[in-house]
Amino acid sequence: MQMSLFSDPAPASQSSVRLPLPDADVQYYPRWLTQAQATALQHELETTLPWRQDTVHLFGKTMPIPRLQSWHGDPGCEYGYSGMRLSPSAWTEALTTLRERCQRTTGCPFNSVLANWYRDGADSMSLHADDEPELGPDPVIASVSLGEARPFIFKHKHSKERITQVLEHGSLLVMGHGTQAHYLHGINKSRKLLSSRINLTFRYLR
Ligand SMILES: O=C(O)CCC(=O)C(=O)O
Ligand SMILES: [Fe+2]
Repeated sequence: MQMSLFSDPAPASQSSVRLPLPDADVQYYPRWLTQAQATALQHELETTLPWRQDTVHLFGKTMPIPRLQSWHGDPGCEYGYSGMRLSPSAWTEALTTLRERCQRTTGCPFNSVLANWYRDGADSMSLHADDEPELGPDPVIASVSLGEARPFIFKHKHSKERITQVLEHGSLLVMGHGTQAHYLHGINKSRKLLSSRINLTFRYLR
């Protein structure tokens, strides 16, 4: 992995486009990693992270969430949802390298990352905003995508307008100021036969 991350002859591109989202600053870097770097990282993360099948409690039933997850961060960065508190696993070398690159691109610090593994088209994430109080009032979240390109949906909380951006292999999406306050976001299921996708959202927890 380190070979491909640091000695890939084809340079990655730091150019970005601003998505046409009223009330939010969202930047998309389509070739933030080279294809070789992204492929090597995807394999490395699939085979080395301590993936968990977490559950949610809905309507009195315990249900598996439709994807695998792994939570990493500095000591004390607890992750909570649905009444659960998860202590962070340690940073791996690959996650540390990516964290540094995200910090360089955005100019923002990150002390934790949620890894999601969408195994196929049946895996998904329902519309939500990352607006937990520990993220602060207006967080910047850096989202790295590896593997199968999936449509990422933004839905404006008031106008209900939807905008979709396909998140490609090796891309970075920076959800900046206004995004969590004004939009929900998520990944729909697909009936198509899709291969594996990994997404990493780097966050700063207070
Ligand atoms: O998989 C994605 O692109 C989004 C993940 C996400 O929204 C999250 O982890 O909060
Ligand atoms: Fe999210």
